Amino acid sequence: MSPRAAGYDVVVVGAGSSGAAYAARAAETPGRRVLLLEAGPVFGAGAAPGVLLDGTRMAAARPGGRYADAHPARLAGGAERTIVRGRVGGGSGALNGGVFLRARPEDFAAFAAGGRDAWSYRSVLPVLAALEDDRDFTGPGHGRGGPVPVRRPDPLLPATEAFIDACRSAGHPEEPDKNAAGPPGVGRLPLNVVGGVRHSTALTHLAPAAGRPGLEVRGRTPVLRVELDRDGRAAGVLARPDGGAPEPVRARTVVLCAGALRTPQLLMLSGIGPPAVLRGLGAPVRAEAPGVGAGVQDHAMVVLGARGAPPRPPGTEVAQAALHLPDLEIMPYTAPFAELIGPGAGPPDQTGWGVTLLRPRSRGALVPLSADPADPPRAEHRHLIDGHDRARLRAGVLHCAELMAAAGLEPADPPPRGTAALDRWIAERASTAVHLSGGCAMGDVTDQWGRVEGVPGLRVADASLLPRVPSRGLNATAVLIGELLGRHAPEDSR
Ligand SMILES: Cc1cc2nc3c(=O)[nH]c(=O)nc-3n(C[C@H](O)[C@H](O)[C@H](O)COP(=O)(O)OP(=O)(O)OC[C@H]3O[C@@H](n4cnc5c(N)ncnc54)[C@H](O)[C@@H]3O)c2cc1C
Repeated sequence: MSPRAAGYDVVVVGAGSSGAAYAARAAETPGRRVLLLEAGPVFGAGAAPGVLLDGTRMAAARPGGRYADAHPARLAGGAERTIVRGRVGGGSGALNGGVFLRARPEDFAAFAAGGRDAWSYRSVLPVLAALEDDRDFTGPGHGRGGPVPVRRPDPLLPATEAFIDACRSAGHPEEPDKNAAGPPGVGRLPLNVVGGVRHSTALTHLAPAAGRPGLEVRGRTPVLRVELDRDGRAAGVLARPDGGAPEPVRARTVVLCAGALRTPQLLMLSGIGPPAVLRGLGAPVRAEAPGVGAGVQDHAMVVLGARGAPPRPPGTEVAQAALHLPDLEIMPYTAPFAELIGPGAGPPDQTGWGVTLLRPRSRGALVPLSADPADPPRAEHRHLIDGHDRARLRAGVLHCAELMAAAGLEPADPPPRGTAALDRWIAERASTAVHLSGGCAMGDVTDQWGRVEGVPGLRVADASLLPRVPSRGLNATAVLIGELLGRHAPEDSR
């Protein structure tokens, strides 16, 4: 980190969906020096391993994978599981399912509540259009020539056609462009997978920015904590390059983009958080922020297995179409999880249909387990603790079973009737769509630009600043966060 003695204007922590986009945008300002620090490796253009590029599978997402950060998680009914996040340039977006769905106008209305005008649908729409290169739709609200390629699958598998027909027969409307904010229904999924290649922000944002004079990118350099000066202002970070000795890096502004698990953890390890939690960790209390780690939200998901796994042609996407109701998503996967992720991820002879609760009321917490930055914090999802959430997921599971029958599929494990039995059945099978949001929410821990209240010079710019989980997959919103806040990166005195 050669110029560190002089310091940087901005140090960005985490090169995931948000952080890579943030750093690329922030470094466009002439004369600004931006340093991007990523815990995992960052591969240059053309050097990424196939397991990250292959958007027809999610093989890098298995716990224990070389590019995965595994976290203990408590899911519905208190079930203990391990969840993964990306630990590599591109972050979780480098190993995800490739679905690139925008959040809904209602989500942005919730983000913008309380005077956060930068987050209104009207304000973000030009940024959503500018970040995409939509190969199927043009016109108002869509973009051509932006960094993220977006396309819808074509042709569709016979199994996907059967799913769409079943939805139509059940009276669901068509939704040809799921990024157009029209009435929800059934239709093809927008994907950032083109020619079988997953286009994470490592490809879409970092590769084109390589060589830009204002941007320096360091992989394999986990940040251990934010350094605060005597007045409580962020002065830089302490990082550990390549497993060596910790090194301070000075910067006028620190931007945390380490994701909804690691960003709240970094704040707490830096002495910013709920005092009782900080004291429990043995961290000094530098700024009281009770909202750090609190109120996180995620999408609970139940997968219904169907017997049989018809072979799919090479190049087939992980998922091709989905049904959206206002608060539920039903999405058939194109192959067994054992094929998509790897052996042990599910029965090899069953294809799954995911039923996801999109507008949960339940909220959880992020719990750091030790003062060691290398120890992953635990995600207490507390899915389905709210009775309304249980009722809606029950309705979704039963409707999914009806659609499966209408599509001519034989359920491998049919859900029982009766509220109590079905609740039990769901709790035993519920997992997560891995869309954790919040933990440093705008309006609580930060303002609308991600500025951490009470700590000048410190910002958050990733999914942890969302006051609620969007009612769609999270990746497009995570990229938007980086794009939007990176365009307003600070010159900063605050
Ligand atoms: C298996 C899986 C499948 C998914 N599928 C989809 C999908 O199909 N569609 C969808 O919309 N969403 C999907 N998601 C969710 C979506 O990809 C994530 O929500 C999104 O990538 C989050 O972006 P982020 O920038 O907040 O965090 P991340 O992308 O996770 O980035 C955080 C980055 O910070 C780095 N980091 C962490 N700690 C430190 C530290 N101390 N120092 C330096 N660097 C650090 C990490 O290594 C990582 O690169 C999926 C997620 C997973 C895990």
